[in-house]
Amino acid sequence: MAKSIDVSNVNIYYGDFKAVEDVSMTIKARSVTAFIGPSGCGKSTFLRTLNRMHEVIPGAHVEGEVLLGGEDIYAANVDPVQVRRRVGMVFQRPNPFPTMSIYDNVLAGNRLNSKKLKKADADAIVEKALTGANLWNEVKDRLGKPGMGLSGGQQQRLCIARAIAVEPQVLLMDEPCSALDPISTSAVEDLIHELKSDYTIVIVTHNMQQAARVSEYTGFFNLKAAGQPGHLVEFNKTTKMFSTPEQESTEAYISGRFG
Ligand SMILES: Nc1ncnc2c1ncn2[C@@H]1O[C@H](COP(=O)(O)OP(=O)(O)OP(=O)(O)O)[C@@H](O)[C@H]1O
Repeated sequence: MAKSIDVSNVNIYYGDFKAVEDVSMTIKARSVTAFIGPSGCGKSTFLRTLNRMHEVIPGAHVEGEVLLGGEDIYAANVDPVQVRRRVGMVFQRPNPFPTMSIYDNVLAGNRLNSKKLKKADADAIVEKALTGANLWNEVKDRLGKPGMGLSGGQQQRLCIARAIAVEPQVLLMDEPCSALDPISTSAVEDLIHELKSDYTIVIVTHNMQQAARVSEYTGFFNLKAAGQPGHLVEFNKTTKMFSTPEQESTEAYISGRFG
């Protein structure tokens, strides 16, 4: 079941370096939220705090509160591995497991969660996830073939199938189309559009047209100056952000005057 995320006063550090300062926002369930902003302003860093991936980096830590469906994911009794199961992630470069078949790639997460999966159940999960990722028709006759044998765009949809096979509550996507050609990009954008009826989707993108096409809400991050932490300048409905933004720097960025 898709869940909302409430972020309050989050600061994010790499060791002593504060990379992101004082971010608060509410990410609605069953919607697509895009993060935009110039390079280095902390979009990816912030995204990775939403499923506790940030703290995997030695010395990295997070202050503030992140609630997933009202529950504090940073509470002392919460297992980060469980959080990452509930909040899936798709990366910039498609990263199917190189030695695994298409079928096994889709099931990789499920197999980590429960060792014994009946063949019929496994088949059903694979078909559902690949159908959900708009890939089933292209691969149904070669499920036993290596995932790496697919095109880049197909590999990215395979990674999305792998992420949704475990039925996460939120799907984070870090520039999921930046390594893809325009046709594959369009396929992934169509998919994002379809997935939002079941999932809460958060996407980092450098492509403002993409943010405008796929998202309902947009957060604009910026840096006050080089070496300063990134911060959230404006969070608004995407239609408003791209027509009448509240902040001057949002308008400047969106109209291509900087960044
Ligand atoms: N592993 C790391 N160790 C130390 N500093 C890091 C690390 N990763 C990122 N940073 C720093 O944190 C800040 C934010 O980086 P981040 O990658 O989140 O920005 P971004 O907005 O996603 O950039 P881009 O659009 O270029 O991907 C930058 O100053 C960056 O140098």
